[in-house]
Amino acid sequence: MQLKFYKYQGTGNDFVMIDNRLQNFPKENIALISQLCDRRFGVGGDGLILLENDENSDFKMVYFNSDGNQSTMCGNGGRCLVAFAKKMAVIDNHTSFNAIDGLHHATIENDGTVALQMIDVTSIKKEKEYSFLNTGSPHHVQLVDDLKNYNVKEQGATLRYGSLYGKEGSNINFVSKINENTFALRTYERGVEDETLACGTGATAVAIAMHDSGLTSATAINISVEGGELAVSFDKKDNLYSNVFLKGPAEFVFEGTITV
Ligand SMILES: N[C@@H](CCC[C@H](N)C(=O)O)C(=O)O
Repeated sequence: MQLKFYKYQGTGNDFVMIDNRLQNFPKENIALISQLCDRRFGVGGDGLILLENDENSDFKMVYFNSDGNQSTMCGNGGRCLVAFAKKMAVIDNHTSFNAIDGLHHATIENDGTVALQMIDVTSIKKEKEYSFLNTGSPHHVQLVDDLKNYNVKEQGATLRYGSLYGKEGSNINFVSKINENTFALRTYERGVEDETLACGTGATAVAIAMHDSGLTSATAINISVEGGELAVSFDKKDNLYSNVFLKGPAEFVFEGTITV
């Protein structure tokens, strides 16, 4: 069977999008998904996302990492899926959709920028060397010197597979402070098992962890990633980070047909 795919990217975090409202994509086929995400043997992407029907919202997001396995929330993927849903005429500029971590609200601005509401954060593990929190996906956040020359792949893999996170693993974020409301970030992504050019749940985790650690008092924070610029804003009251928004570009790249 032939199916259309659409390639999107948000700050260089790239995804293969498929409209699966007719349920004709074989989503249990891990080898197929990982082959479609392969940059040499397939379309290429950090993940594959299905747009599906949902009973209680505009659509459902089903996310797979490039290793072919279904995973937890993807912030940049969610933003790209909103742009894709508009292209498929499922939504206009405002939407609510369901993902694995619950209901998300999002808005597409006039310049195509997508602002996506992320889950509230109530629990942050704070250690001397790092913070750990869940922003829809699990994130280790660690400040490092000389981020530019840091070996993200090697150090990220060591932490991701180390005793801290066990079988489930974690995404690993290495950070440096640029100024009061700007941080630079490089992320090792679980399920891609490499550094990606950006990670939306990671950028969200970094903004909240930096605020929680007292490294900034700003509640609107710019996160400079390898593939561009993301912005994270939130409200903080007592131990609750709410009204959390991740904002940035979400762009169509190309489309084509695959045989499944
Ligand atoms: N690229 C993502 C995160 C995707 C999920 C992650 N790899 C995991 O399995 O935890 C983002 O933009 O948030």
